[in-house]
Amino acid sequence: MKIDVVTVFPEYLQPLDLSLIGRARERGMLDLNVHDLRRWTHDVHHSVDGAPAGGGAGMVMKPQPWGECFDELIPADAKPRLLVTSPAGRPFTQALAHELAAEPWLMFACGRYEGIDQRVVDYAADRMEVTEVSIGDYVLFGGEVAVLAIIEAVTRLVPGVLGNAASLDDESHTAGLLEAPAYTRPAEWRGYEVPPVLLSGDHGKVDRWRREQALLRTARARPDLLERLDPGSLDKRDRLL
Ligand SMILES: Nc1ncccc1[N+](=O)[O-]
Repeated sequence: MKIDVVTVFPEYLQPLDLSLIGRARERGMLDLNVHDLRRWTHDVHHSVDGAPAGGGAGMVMKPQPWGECFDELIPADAKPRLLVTSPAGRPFTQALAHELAAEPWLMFACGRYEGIDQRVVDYAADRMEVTEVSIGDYVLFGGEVAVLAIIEAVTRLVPGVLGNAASLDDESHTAGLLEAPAYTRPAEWRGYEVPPVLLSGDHGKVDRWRREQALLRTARARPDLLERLDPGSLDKRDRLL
């Protein structure tokens, strides 16, 4: 998978050099490059913003650097899917993560200030698929933190990036439920015990217990997820809970 990130704070994306994503890049599984938008400015101050048309507080990212950035990074015969991170975007979900993990080339435009001149998004949408995406209903200083979250959620779904693929099976939001609570050694810690069923060696009982805990946890923390659950996926024992 090829990923390009365009930002005025490339150092914000340094965490992508670490851990599993860093290793996947070294192994050539991810062709990930971070670009400083100021590379496409020509004034002495490398300015990337301007006062909002129509007045108002703050500054808006001007279109010229973005246009020249697209000219250089995007050839005529291949187009990325462009993700613009913004509080006004489509909510980012595990389903969208899976959708993006199937794309051969993603490009992320990190907005700052009051956002990017709308003409950049309109211009791009006339040439490639553009999705404005949000990681939550709150306002950050810019899109870089959202890009880190999205890249992490997407790349861990790319075959080979996450060492033990099995850990993708029962995690939260995979089957529409939150995952069951996890425990490890010791069996008793400061008076708190590991639920005995998990030490029973009876995998059928363990699976059942985890399923019940996932349903109970989801009902407590995210009843909205239960409402969206396909009724066909609940067996008669689930319904007794
Ligand atoms: N929530 C956000 N605030 C600012 C920029 C981007 C954002 N987002 O969620 O992608």
